[in-house]
Amino acid sequence: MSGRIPPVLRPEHPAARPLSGLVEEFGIEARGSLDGIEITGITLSTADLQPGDLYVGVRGEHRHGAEFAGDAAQKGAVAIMTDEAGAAIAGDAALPILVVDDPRAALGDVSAWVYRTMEEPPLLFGTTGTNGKTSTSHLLEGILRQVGLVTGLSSTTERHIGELSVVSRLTTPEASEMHALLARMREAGVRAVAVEVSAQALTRHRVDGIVFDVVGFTNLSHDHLDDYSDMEEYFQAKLPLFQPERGRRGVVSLDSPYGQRVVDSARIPVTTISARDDVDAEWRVQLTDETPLYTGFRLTGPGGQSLETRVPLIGWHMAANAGLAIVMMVEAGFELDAIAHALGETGIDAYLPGRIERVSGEEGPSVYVDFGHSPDAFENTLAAVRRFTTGRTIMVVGADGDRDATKRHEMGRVSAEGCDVLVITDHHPRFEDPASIRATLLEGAALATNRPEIHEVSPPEAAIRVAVNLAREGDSILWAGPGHQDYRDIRGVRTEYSARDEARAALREAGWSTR
Ligand SMILES: CC(=O)N[C@H]1[C@@H](OP(=O)(O)OP(=O)(O)OC[C@H]2O[C@@H](n3ccc(=O)[nH]c3=O)[C@H](O)[C@@H]2O)O[C@H](CO)[C@@H](O)[C@@H]1O[C@H](C)C(=O)N[C@@H](C)C(=O)N[C@H](CCC(=O)O)C(=O)O
Ligand SMILES: Nc1ncnc2c1ncn2[C@@H]1O[C@H](COP(=O)(O)OP(=O)(O)OP(=O)(O)O)[C@@H](O)[C@H]1O
Repeated sequence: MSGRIPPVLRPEHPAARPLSGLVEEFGIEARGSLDGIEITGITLSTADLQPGDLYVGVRGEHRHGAEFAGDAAQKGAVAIMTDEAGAAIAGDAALPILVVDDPRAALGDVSAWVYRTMEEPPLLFGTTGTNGKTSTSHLLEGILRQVGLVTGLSSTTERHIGELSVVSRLTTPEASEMHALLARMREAGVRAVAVEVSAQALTRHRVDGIVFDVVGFTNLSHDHLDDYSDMEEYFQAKLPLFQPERGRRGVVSLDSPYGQRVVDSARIPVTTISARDDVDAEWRVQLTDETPLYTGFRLTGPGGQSLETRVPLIGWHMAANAGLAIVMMVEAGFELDAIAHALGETGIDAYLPGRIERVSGEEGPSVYVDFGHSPDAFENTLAAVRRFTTGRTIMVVGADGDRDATKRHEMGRVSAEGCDVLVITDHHPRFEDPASIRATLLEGAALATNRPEIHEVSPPEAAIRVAVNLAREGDSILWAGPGHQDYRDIRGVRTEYSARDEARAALREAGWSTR
């Protein structure tokens, strides 16, 4: 799916529901006749609209969705739901209009009604936090499969419905897309779903209409300060997930100091977990074995119950994520012994695209591609890579344009602090000047106490080749940022590009591999 906008997954056999029933259920003001009108779907984007849809016109950052009501009508929408301002704009579309105060806030509950998603739902798990949401969600899905369930997944990288997999657009889809996905999962017999919940999703009502059986919190650190004015506002955005409207039970990692604050403000029963020795939590994760291929750990719970297993990734943080996933299952009612039995000798079976993913072969330097784009993520992944590196640790890194610029200095500093050779390059410049993003990373690198050899190389295709050419047997290269992505956003254009493919090509060209 290179560079293209991935599709929205919807139910293949949607049931029609009378629009008058919707209006009655939610006490919505309707303008125009609803006689005989039935809806089979709902969307807030004309790009995804299907005939029979209710088109929801929300006020966006750039446009009011109601401006596209005519387009929606042409594509087969049967009615519009919007606010008062939108109703004035959409009047010409000659469709009935449902008027609500805040269409985005209504979208989740209305979508749940349209697709009947909360009638006999699957087991629902929601994970939030700055780092580790994708990893925990994929690990959770893997373990749920291992205990024998048909699973679903919604993560930054992919949406899964049993064996079907499509690339994701947003980390957490808009509520109408989320409920359509759940409806499609029901058709496929999915019994348990792992959902990654971003702060933006909570702020923008994307998981409204869903009550998760178990919600999990990984950690909180500097990120997204373009969307939130400060860390406190970012932290507050995460809290609604731990209230009865969104979750029944919670598992909170105390690995970052924000964890205790989540516990203090939760209004649902929560249990705690930590992989840190200096933190007192109900569940503990202790590393037992670290190899370049997996991390072994022991999970011990209240009353001394315990499980020993392994996660096929490197770094203490991946054991922490796996422990969180297992305790979320325990909170959902699975027996720890049954989970241990299903994991067997070989441990957790899960593939995480572009998360500390090793793309090199047996010969030459180890090359890892990772999605980390925050100082905390860099610190942990660099430490994990260094642990298995006998030679030099080489870091290739760029920063997102048009996203939280306040973290760039710290990204540069942490990178320089943890490596021997630093190659500063470009990531998604978007509408920013890539040279000035690199300059800020370089300024940050100069603040480190460590003094690595530094190269500035643009574009990233050249940067990875410089890194590979500098590397010798025993060295490791960590390419942080691009992860699973298959494009770069350059001035609003998605240019086809895969860091994993580029890294493999660079290794081939240098004679280190034939893959
Ligand atoms: C800042 C933000 O969240 N923007 C979201 C928002 O866009 P917007 O407000 O700019 O929309 P707009 O262009 O003004 O249009 C208004 C409305 O008209 C509709 N429209 C517009 C044009 C048209 O031809 N037809 C049409 O129907 C749009 O779908 C929208 O509903 O509504 C759009 C439609 O749903 C989203 O795609 C878009 O997400 C953008 C792509 C985005 O990048 N969001 C990021 C910040 C985000 O949500 N990230 C989080 C976290 C990631 C992480 O953890 O790292 C995530 O969950 O992905
Ligand atoms: N528990 C953790 N603590 C700190 N860093 C972590 C943790 N788990 C993963 N990371 C690192 O954070 C980065 C992102 O991991 P992951 O994609 O799982 O997180 P995420 O929360 O989904 O982030 P995003 O929303 O940006 O996709 C990677 O570099 C990964 O190695």
